[in-house]
Amino acid sequence: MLISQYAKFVKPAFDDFVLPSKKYADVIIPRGGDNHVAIDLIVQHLRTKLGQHDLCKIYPNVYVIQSTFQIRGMHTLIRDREISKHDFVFYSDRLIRLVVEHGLGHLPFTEKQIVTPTGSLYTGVDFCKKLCGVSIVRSGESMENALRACCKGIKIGKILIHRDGDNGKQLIYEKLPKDILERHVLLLDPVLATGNSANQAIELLIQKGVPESHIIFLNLISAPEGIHCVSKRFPSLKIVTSEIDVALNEEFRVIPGMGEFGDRYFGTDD
Ligand SMILES: O=P(O)(O)OC[C@H]1O[C@H](OP(=O)(O)OP(=O)(O)O)[C@H](O)[C@@H]1O
Repeated sequence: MLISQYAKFVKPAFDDFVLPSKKYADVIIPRGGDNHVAIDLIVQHLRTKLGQHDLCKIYPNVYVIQSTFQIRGMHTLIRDREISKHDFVFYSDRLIRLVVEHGLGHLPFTEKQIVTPTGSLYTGVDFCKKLCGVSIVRSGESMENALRACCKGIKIGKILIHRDGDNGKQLIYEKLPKDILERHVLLLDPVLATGNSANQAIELLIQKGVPESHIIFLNLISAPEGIHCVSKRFPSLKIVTSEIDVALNEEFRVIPGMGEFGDRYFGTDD
């Protein structure tokens, strides 16, 4: 049976994945079984088939920085398991800086006029002043320097979410600017896998009064599953990433991915 014939049974999965990308409508689903099996099969298949452009069409608040050979080259290096720690940190930092700059481009601005040394009027813009960073400990801390380098004196809060056995991820610690609800928040974590950590962190920010549309989540590598999970729950939040990978494996690790970012960046994988 064709996936398109299953439309009426698998409405949610169909709306999310199939309608915007009709090219997958000829995926063959085995006959029989219950609808849940069919849904799982479709979603599983499409998650591995959807390209980043398809995902950006489905979720208009997802932005992938424009790829260049420099960016591909940096990804090739940081994903290589043979790279030295020094090079991993160096090229991660370069990529992080690009993602941070791109993310800042999504902040609101006000128009501003100045006079140039030639005495001419120049109409430009003024940066958004009310912002802060929030890093998800520990990998997110690797992105703080780039944010500080771009935004002088920026306040940076922290959230620690830890996996507790099989009980899922628990919020362990948070320290956020007191007036965070008045600020635009740049949420920092280089890896978006299942989306559980990000969702917990975003939920906390919203509880603190930050409007969903004032949050920009910056990361280096996203799995489609994570994009789906976060964007579906928080549709007006923006995600800025440098590449969307193929899928998660059975251990919920991003594939092809770059391994344990925190361990590689902070040198705790020896
Ligand atoms: O989307 P999720 O499935 O929640 O996974 C993503 C989380 O996993 C990684 O951190 P990790 O738990 O490895 O901790 P670390 O930052 O200390 O390395 C990453 O930095 C995210 O925080």
